[in-house]
Amino acid sequence: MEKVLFIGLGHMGASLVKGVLQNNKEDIEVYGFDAIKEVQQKALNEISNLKSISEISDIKKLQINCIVIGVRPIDVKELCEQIDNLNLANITVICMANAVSISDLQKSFQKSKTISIIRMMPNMNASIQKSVTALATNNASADQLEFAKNLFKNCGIVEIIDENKFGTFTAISGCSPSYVISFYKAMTEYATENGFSKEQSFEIIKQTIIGSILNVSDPKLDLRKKIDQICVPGGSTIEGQKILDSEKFEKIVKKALKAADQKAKKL
Ligand SMILES: NC(=O)C1=CN([C@@H]2O[C@H](COP(=O)(O)OP(=O)(O)OC[C@H]3O[C@@H](n4cnc5c(N)ncnc54)[C@H](OP(=O)(O)O)[C@@H]3O)[C@@H](O)[C@H]2O)C=CC1
Ligand SMILES: O=C(O)[C@@H]1CCC=N1
Repeated sequence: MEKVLFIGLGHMGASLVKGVLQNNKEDIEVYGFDAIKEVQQKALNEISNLKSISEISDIKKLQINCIVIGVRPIDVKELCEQIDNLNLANITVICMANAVSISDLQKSFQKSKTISIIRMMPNMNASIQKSVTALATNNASADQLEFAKNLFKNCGIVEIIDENKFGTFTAISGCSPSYVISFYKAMTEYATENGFSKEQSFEIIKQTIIGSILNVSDPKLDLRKKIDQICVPGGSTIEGQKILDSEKFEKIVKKALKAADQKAKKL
């Protein structure tokens, strides 16, 4: 029986635990631990079958095989050093903290030499099992990576990528739900400002966005041609598209992604 411990049950940690336990086909035991006892208790109340530990040293007593770190980047080093002091062997450590590299993590594990490290970047859509999660490693075995992949497939899709792509991946997947929601917010606000109820505007715009993306999901498509097909000459769409183009909408989006990408390389 594999025993997985999630440390940090905040927004991201708790969302992943929910996904894992709702779909658990792997026959694993899932434990949770958070420094804030109210946060830990909230997760235990809300997620059935989640077990808890009361202190880090329980990792050794319970023979946890896999630790998933979901604390903020600034707290990772101290936490890893605390875990390292337990002198663990043959354990997988998966860390989702932004901009914390595999080599940063390895430096914190000086005593527990047989620790396999997997870097991970999920996104907030894990809360509805729609995360796009990246994993990278340079010392985990194929079996350990497969275990991690199957674990997080319970929360959405999983891509194995090279660690040097983590900055860009973080921007286009970890951070981008925020940018997509900004777009959705502007659209729904426009609808409600012009007489639609919130319920109706959310439904209309949700379905329009989902439909538009599904309609152009073939990578062979030329997206500008698709845009031009909707912009009927002399029609309405072109008037809005002219504003997006002259205000350099695509350039602004890329600028935002670049800023996030650079920050994900070094916080
Ligand atoms: N939010 C997002 O969309 C995404 C976040 N991430 C990454 O996930 C991680 C968590 O983010 P998020 O869930 O948003 O953050 P939260 O602040 O919501 O959750 C982090 C939790 O971990 C607790 N914690 C801190 N140190 C320890 C410790 N030593 N032992 C146990 N618990 C501890 C925190 O308590 P306290 O408040 O006391 O510090 C807090 O409750 C971050 O590293 C972030 O980079 C990755 C992808 C997406
Ligand atoms: O903003 C952050 O740093 C984290 C990583 C991706 C999403 N949230």
